[in-house]
Amino acid sequence: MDRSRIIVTAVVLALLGAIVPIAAMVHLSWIQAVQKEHKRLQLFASRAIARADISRGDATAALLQIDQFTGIRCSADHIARMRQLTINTRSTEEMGYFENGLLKCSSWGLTEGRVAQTVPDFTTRDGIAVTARMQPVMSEGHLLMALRYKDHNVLVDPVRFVDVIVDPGVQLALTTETGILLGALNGPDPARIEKIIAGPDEGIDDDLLFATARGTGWIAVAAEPKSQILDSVRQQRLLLLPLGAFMAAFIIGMVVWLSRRRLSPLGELQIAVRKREFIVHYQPIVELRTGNCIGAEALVRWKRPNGSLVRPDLFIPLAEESGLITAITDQVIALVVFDLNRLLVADRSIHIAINLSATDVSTARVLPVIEKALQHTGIEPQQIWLEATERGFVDINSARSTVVRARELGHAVVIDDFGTGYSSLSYLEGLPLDALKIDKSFIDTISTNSATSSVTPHIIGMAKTLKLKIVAEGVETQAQADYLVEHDVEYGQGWLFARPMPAAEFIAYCRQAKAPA
Ligand SMILES: Nc1nc2c(ncn2[C@@H]2O[C@@H]3COP(=O)(O)O[C@H]4[C@@H](O)[C@H](n5cnc6c(=O)[nH]c(N)nc65)O[C@@H]4COP(=O)(O)O[C@H]3[C@H]2O)c(=O)[nH]1
Repeated sequence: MDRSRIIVTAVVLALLGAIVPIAAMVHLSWIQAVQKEHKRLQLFASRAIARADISRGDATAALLQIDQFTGIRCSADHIARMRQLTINTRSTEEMGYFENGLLKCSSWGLTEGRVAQTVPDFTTRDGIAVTARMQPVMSEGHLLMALRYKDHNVLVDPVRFVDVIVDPGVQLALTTETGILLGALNGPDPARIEKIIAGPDEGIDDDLLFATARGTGWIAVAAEPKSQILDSVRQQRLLLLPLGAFMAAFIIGMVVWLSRRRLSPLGELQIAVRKREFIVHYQPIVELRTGNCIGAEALVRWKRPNGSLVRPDLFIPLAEESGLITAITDQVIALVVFDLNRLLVADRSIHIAINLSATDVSTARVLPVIEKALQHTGIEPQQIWLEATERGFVDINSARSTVVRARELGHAVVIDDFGTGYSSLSYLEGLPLDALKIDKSFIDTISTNSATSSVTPHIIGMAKTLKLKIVAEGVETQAQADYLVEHDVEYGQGWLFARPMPAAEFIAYCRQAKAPA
């Protein structure tokens, strides 16, 4: 991802990070206020059910008691007993006795009209037949509920069933299980109540919050307009918004921190390593006398997602400092095998020199990595040269054991950029090296009168004394090449022959350089 995309993504994430938690808290405060209100409404509805059960229980008890009366029906005693039970039973308005399906007497006395027994709407489990709404004969006024047991019935004012205290604005309705409205407080709309009891036990119906409670025989609905909970929502918001603001600040902070980290050179390099954004270019190494291609140096490049290539000297120092270099070395090894397996198997005289970091040299951890990478490829270990700069040999003892082990495995070991560090002849003598690369800065002085121009023959002489092969690096002119040939330097690498190139070009270069003239 390039910088501008990272910045755009960070801004979008920061905006989302600011909006989402606050919006979530606003939503949560609404949900919590609704839940709280549902609980409260549920409580009212349950109380109505409990009240209805008590009222029915009282009426049932009165019916059972009158049923126990053994005297003559509709006698003065019977009527007095019925009256007494009516007065003592809070929910009961009137009690009556039926014979042959007609009302014969009631708690008010003998009846003359031919009042027929009502058809019950339902019968409870304890045998009480309930008619939800009926017009009383004796008392004018609103509809009453009739409960009948055997030949007696009681009339109950349905208001007794919803005789509970509710907050102003809370509508309460009690219905039968079949939806017949028995009693109501604060004027609920019967059609809405019918709709509500057919659905879930709590919820929101347009502008109404509701909760229902179901008892045996009854359903109670408590409802109130949504606007009633606005205060509660505001209170919840006061509690939750600071939390949302804190979360938003935290997320924005994280986004800023992550994007800064992502935008930092190290952050970018870490991602490049993780995404394996590296490729390898190969710079041919030629035999100076013949111009034959004898191999190449593998030179890593960081291919950015936008396709641009970053030179290694711009990221290798940071990779070394941060320890990412070992992962990069591993990727280079894998790429070399992937790119050049066929060429190396087909032509055993070709070698590829891989650059090792100081860590790779001091720990030797790279050797098993190479061994594993070469397994089942057919590439010979001697076709892989290992190049290390003088910095890799600072800890001479560990460097020596790595060099020894590398050579045991069959690799050639080359000292790179020779002459730019502090290596001395005696220092080099202690290391079983195979080749020495003369740094470009010395090659540049060839045929010039600079102060360092006299160093180059010394380096050549030193390498010969140590019986090391010599590779001259950075050969740019024919004069330099001629000089090197004259001084018996076998190999050269530089723009005079070829620049670093992608694998396919290197393969073609090698074939053409080796083709018979
Ligand atoms: N002006 C000029 N330059 C020439 C000429 N011939 C070769 N060069 C450049 O000199 C460098 C030679 O590689 P080096 O000394 O190992 O120096 C390398 C090496 O120390 C390091 N490097 C490259 N690849 C790797 C790698 O895979 N691992 C590690 N640890 N270091 C690497 O980065 C350094 C720079 O690599 P590059 O930028 O590819 O630069 C390469 C190459 O492109 C020439 O005739 N003229």
